[in-house]
Amino acid sequence: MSTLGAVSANTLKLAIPISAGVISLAYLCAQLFNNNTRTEYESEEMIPKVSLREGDSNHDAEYNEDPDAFLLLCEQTYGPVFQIQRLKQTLIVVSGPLLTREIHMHEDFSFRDAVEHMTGYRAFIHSVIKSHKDIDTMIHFQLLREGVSTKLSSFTPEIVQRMTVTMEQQFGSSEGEEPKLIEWPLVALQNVIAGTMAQIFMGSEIAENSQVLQTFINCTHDFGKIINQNTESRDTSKILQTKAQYGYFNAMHKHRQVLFEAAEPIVEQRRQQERLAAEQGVEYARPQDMLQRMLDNAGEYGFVDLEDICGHLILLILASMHTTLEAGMNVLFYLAAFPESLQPLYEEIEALLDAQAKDREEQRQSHRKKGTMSSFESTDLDPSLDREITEFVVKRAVNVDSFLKEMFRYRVERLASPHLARNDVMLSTGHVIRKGEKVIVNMRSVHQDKVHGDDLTEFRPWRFVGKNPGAAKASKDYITFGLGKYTCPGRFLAVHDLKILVALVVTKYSTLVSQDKQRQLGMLTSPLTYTSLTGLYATSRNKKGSGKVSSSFSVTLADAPREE
Ligand code: HEM
Repeated sequence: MSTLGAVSANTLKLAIPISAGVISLAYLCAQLFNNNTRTEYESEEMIPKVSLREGDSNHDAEYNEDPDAFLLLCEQTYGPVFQIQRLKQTLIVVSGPLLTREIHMHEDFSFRDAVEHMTGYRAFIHSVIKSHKDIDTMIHFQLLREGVSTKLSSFTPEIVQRMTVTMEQQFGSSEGEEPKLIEWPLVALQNVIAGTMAQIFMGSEIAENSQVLQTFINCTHDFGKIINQNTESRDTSKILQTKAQYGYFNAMHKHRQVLFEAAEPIVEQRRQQERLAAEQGVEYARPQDMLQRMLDNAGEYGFVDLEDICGHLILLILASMHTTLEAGMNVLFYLAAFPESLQPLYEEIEALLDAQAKDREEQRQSHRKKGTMSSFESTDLDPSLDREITEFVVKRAVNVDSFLKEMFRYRVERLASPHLARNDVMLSTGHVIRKGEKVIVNMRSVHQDKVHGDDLTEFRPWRFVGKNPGAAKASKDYITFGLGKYTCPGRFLAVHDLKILVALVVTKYSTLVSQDKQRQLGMLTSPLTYTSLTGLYATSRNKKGSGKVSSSFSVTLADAPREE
């Protein structure tokens, strides 16, 4: 013990001057580098530090009391770029659509690095996958673009069917005039969204598997438990603890195993069917889910094996479940908080269903006339499908699109989309963001920019009707899904699913009322925090009158919002 102590002391004696030397050399270098940097930016504007309120040691309390008022005051006092202390961090806030675009388009600003800095999530991600561990990988963008976004319309029938069934199972219907209390809307909606995502990611057989559905729900929850404990305020010791957990007690390994065990026999079955089809010389009806695409193109995509594929599916689940669920909860509670928006949405969907039924009947008539078809049962033109929600309806539902876009505009967190600087960057305003500093977007200044019209602090559901682009399109003044190269690759699917959800909800229920109106406000911004405490009363529509509403709503193709 004493020997060890002596060695340590001696080593320390030597170490002190050496390390002091290293430190001072490093310091000198840093000074030189900084001096160089400063001369490089002769016209540099200093970033103003927002002064602290008397008695406060950071800006947390002042911001939390009224984020809009705080940010507006900062903008007015300091201009578009200013520095605050929040969540134990120094944040450089940038305001306005132009600077927001600059941050998102500049390759030296990284959202992923910022999330890593807050949570240490990379260790987790790397522990469930075997391929694509490079930090700038774009594999999920490629997968979603090629496997989902460009094929969305082909998924619509399956999504509608699955959502309809799970909504009836989970939300149910009210009897007579009395509304039904949906006690746990979050749990109900979790099941609806999980079923839909499982269908798209892994196909209909696997989407029936209750263990898989639990994994879709729970892996997000398990991940959230780890991530949330860090995002409230950055805490290095918690991050290190989390990193250790990723390695040794990673709940995600169990979830990946559930997917693997469910997928293995189905993959084998599909291979057999494909072989059989080839032997018989018939075309194999290839499933169109993500799993199949990943297997078919495993070489091109660079996946190692089925376990690796399941790991990447876990990452897609994490990116899609939480976000879509949160937006879905918003949908339900915005319909409850702004009840006057429900009827116009219903009328729009009914008018579109009428137009669709008419169009289909005309096609049937044409076939009858030409003698090309006489019976339509079990065909694409089966009359029983005339009033199904289809791509025809989803694409033309401009009120639904506007409702969703306004919801996304209105609900945003006021400070979002953090980006870490990988190098020094001078902004167009002359402010320099140094390597390692974190910028964050003042969403108030973006989503309440005058480009969006009047009453910017109000929820106006028809604000975007007749205005392109649609709810899934990112722009410098609408950054719900980010912007630039890394814009959310799942946004088309998310908006598509949410449109179907709105269409199904408004045709199923005539009213939605929050059980606890006091908590309703919280549900509009942060539903997952408030949800477990707030039920929802739902009144089913009288189906006898279905399809006949006194609507002056007219359908025009020109109204359909463009996404790309
Ligand atoms: C309402 C729902 C959603 C919202 C609000 C949302 C929002 C976002 C945002 C803000 C980003 C970061 C963009 C940036 O870096 O600038 C992102 C990234 C991403 N999103 Fe979404 N998203 C949603 C749904 C989905 C869905 C359904 C999927 C998958 C099917 C998905 C997959 C991803 C992926 C893979 C990334 C990239 C993460 C990375 O950098 O590796 N998202 N999303």
